[in-house]
Amino acid sequence: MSDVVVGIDSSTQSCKVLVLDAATGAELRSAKVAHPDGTSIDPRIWAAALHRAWKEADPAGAGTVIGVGLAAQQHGMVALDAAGEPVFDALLWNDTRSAPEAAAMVSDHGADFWAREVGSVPVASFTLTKLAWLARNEPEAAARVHRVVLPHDYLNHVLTGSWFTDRSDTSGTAYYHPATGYLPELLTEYFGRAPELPEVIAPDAVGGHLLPEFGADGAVVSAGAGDNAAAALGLGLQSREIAVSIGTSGTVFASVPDRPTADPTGAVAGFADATGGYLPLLAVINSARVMATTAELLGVGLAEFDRLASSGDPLAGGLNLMPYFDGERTPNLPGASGSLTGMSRASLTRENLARSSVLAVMNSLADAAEALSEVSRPAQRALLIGGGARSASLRAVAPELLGINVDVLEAGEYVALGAARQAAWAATGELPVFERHAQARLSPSGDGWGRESRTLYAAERTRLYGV
Ligand SMILES: Nc1ncnc2c1ncn2[C@@H]1O[C@H](COP(=O)(O)OP(=O)(O)O)[C@@H](O)[C@H]1O
Ligand SMILES: O=C(CO)[C@@H](O)[C@H](O)COP(=O)(O)O
Repeated sequence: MSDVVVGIDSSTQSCKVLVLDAATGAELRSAKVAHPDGTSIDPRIWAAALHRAWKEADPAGAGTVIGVGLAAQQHGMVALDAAGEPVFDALLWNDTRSAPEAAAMVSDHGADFWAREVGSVPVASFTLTKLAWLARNEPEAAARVHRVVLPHDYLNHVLTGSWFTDRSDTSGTAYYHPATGYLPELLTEYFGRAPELPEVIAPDAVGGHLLPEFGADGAVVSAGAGDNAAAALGLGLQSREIAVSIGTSGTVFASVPDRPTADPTGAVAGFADATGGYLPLLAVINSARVMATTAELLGVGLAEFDRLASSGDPLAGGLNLMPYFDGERTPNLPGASGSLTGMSRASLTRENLARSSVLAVMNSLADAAEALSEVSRPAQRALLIGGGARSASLRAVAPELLGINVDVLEAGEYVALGAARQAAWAATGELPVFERHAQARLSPSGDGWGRESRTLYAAERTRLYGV
């Protein structure tokens, strides 16, 4: 039996388990179990989904499991009592109820302070704002909090029985600076005290060993990571490249080996990566699900939606969709909703509506990519990943709206792949090279409609939302 590594991605919508050959990265088995919808959840549901997905993938049936790595959605507040039970639902990255607490933090200290001391300016996504919300709105639950962890830490505890974390995920809490460590004084200021926090271990360290109930005794469990940092590792993201991920969230990020970023505008979060470097990142709340919602409205599946979006006018006949359906984080509009403009009897067709939805998703990410280029070296190539990158129409518009070359990678679970790569690193002491294959390399056509779409979108964003 050959050695295998397991990579896990516990994302907003599902838990995915990948079993890979430890030496080559070849995929041997996989399983996926859905999470319920919503912006808050009992974290024990993630644990149950992990157990089920693990059982379905049956890693030990594929070989000798030498390592397990787990990445998860970032920022979620998992607040536990002294017995390790949740005192309240985990509030997720896309839960905007703590927007007033985030605004108060910025007004208390100024955006410059947060950019300098934390690397990121708080928005409602960040864990500290959720803890502040809990302290103010659920004081009884807050009083019972003994330990605060992130989704990936919680699940690593399910795998090993130990508490530990990594830089990449902790850098999304707003009580940690990726270069200098925890800032317990911010917890004291906004939560009233600093609960127990997990130790931050090195990117190649062993966090613990798999518990016997997983049937692969002795396998090491690596530090794990936030999902975006794990994706960067899975992609082997190089300098002058950006990743553009179209999943539940949309993210745009770069891997920077040696320099933390500090963006006082608050657009670019100065996260850590999963190799010891940095991961400047922008995230939007509304991404692949904008297309799914539009497809549902049109009464079609994603394949037919894609056909509709590819078959009409490139500029959707002037129909413009702003995608801020669930409130937005970039730009920081937590109370916003979407809007559709440019409707006429001629423009309001099924094709144009599908197309406007695809343009909205990619324009919001193009806005993010432009902001990223202000703080890190301009990219020459974008790598498209995430479930939404399976859409052919979205792939086709990407180079036109991003204005740079785009690699469409073979469809794959890059977060889980990165987690598996980290597991191999922890188990063997060597970070293996898992080759990445581009399915297509696309370049901007230069025929002008992409720039027109960018201009229309920006004009509507400013006119309707003032940003
Ligand atoms: N062909 C497609 N066209 C558009 N969206 C798609 C397509 N295939 C999958 N998706 C979307 O991808 C999303 C899931 O992406 P994924 O990267 O797995 O999410 P997560 O961020 O939760 O890991 C779903 O919202 C789904 O609707
Ligand atoms: O909030 C962020 C990044 O800052 C999101 O990217 C979350 O990490 C959620 O990830 P997905 O479930 O969409 O993969």
